[in-house]
Amino acid sequence: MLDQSVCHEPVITIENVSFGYEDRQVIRDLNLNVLQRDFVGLIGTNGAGKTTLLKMIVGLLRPKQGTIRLFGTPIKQFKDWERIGYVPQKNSFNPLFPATVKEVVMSGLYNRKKLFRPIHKKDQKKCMDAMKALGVEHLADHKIGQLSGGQQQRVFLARALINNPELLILDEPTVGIDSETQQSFFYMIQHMHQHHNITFLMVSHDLDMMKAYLGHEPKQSSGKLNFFVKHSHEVQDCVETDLMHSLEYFHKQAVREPVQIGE
Ligand SMILES: Nc1ncnc2c1ncn2[C@@H]1O[C@H](COP(=O)(O)OP(=O)(O)OP(=O)(O)O)[C@@H](O)[C@H]1O
Repeated sequence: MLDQSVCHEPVITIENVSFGYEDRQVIRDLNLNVLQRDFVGLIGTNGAGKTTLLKMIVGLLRPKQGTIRLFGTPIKQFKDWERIGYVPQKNSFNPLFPATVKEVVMSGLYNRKKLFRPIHKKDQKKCMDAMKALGVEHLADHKIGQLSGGQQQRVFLARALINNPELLILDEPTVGIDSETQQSFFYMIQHMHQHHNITFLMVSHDLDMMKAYLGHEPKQSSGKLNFFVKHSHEVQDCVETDLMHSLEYFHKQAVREPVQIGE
């Protein structure tokens, strides 16, 4: 018998957090509690502070006030960054940007400390698995700047997934890609949420897709930030940690037929 409480551990805890750039207040007194296996969709107008909030959660910005805890640990002491995958807002790459797809995906393995560690065989395998799962292995030696927007997004998702993270943070992952690819990307994310022990925090301007999965009413609002939440609770799946299952599933489906929501 599985203990259901294992599915409800706190993943992100935000208490009375405020942030501003110089004299401009962007986030005011925010409280938020994200539990294991929640899917949090963050929706808000341009300039509402969505990216700012994600950057604070991944430690790139420090709150002016309040505290953030990750997996129960205050962010200042938090060191297990492998537990978190982050896909930042899309940057348009210069076609001459020198890194290859393989190098970009591999860089997801190195946290802030292990930047210069040697590359082991098992790292190469993880990289190949992540590329295969996202269907970009044939592009391994291509320059990232020479790929299409949709291909680049797959590469960045592969990079974020390489460590098999427990928390996946996505900042507008489907911006700039065609609507068909956007749809299959959403379905893949949903399938991962439903069948794996992964918590999601995702910013998107695609209200239709977000609301179709997360419902029409935000669970919580703060200023111009609206948090839509769905908890996935298939207890029998909570022990599943192998991402390849979902990703291979997506890959097959994407090639053959569109996946239905809720599948
Ligand atoms: N480095 C910065 N310096 C000064 N102001 C900034 C900086 N980054 C963002 N801002 C401002 O802070 C506000 C919030 O920006 P943020 O990028 O978090 O918004 P957002 O909700 O993600 O917007 P969008 O939907 O357009 O991506 C905006 O008014 C923006 O101009």
